[in-house]
Amino acid sequence: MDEDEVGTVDVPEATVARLPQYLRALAELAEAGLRTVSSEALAEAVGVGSAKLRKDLSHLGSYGTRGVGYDVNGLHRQIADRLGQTTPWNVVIVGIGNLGHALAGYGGFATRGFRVVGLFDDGPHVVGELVNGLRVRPLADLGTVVRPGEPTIGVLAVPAEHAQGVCDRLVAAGVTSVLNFAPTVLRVPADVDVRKVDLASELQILAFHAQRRAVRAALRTPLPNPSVPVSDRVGEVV
Ligand SMILES: NC(=O)c1ccc[n+]([C@@H]2O[C@H](COP(=O)([O-])OP(=O)(O)OC[C@H]3O[C@@H](n4cnc5c(N)ncnc54)[C@H](O)[C@@H]3O)[C@@H](O)[C@H]2O)c1
Repeated sequence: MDEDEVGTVDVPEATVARLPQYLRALAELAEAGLRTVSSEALAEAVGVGSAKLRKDLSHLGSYGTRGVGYDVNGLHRQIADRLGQTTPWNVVIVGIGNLGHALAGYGGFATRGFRVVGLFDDGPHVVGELVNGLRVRPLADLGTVVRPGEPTIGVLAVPAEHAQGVCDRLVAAGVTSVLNFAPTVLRVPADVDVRKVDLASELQILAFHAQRRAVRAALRTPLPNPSVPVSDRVGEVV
């Protein structure tokens, strides 16, 4: 197994993608007063198979106790730690248009350990506006909020044609993690992480699955009886 920079065993990307779901489920179990949980119950709460859950947690060095399960608070702490959520992360949002306004007003970041510390836009109609307690600043002020060495996540909510330029300025200011909502591929240095949120692609994937389900259902439908005239076949698609 690979060792990452902090000397801990590397965790597969697919497992990392499920960790936030485990974290949320554990938080709910803790709130409900549960102290231990079986792998089956936790797997069911998240909607994955229990073998996959056990394998995922083994990557964190967590194997639970036979007959008892996992310690809810302990596992929550461990996952939060691996996700870097034990200390709050700073977040700046660039592009305070339709999407940027919605993101800036979203209360869920704070409860997951993310602190929105700056809102930026270059539109004169937006700069100076107060959104959820923060004044929108021009991009030129980026350096007053983002400091090299202080982990900050940059959220890009600008039109696609401006995304690369804004991304370059975020990176130059010291941002090493970018969440990109613009439908474009960004070029970044090797030490910068980019995650893309492409809502249209997600809809296309859903449409693909819905279409496949419809085709399968049609194939399962018995063929019409050819001896009955078409006009008499009530409700049949012809
Ligand atoms: N609105 C949505 O539901 C939605 C959903 C998915 C993805 N997106 C994507 O998110 C991005 C933003 O969408 P939107 O609907 O909020 O657009 P918008 O036009 O409402 O807002 C874009 C904002 O970016 C600012 N901006 C433009 N260039 C800039 C620059 N160089 N520096 C700083 N600010 C700049 C503009 O002044 C504006 O306020 C787009 O790339 C869009 O494709 C939007």
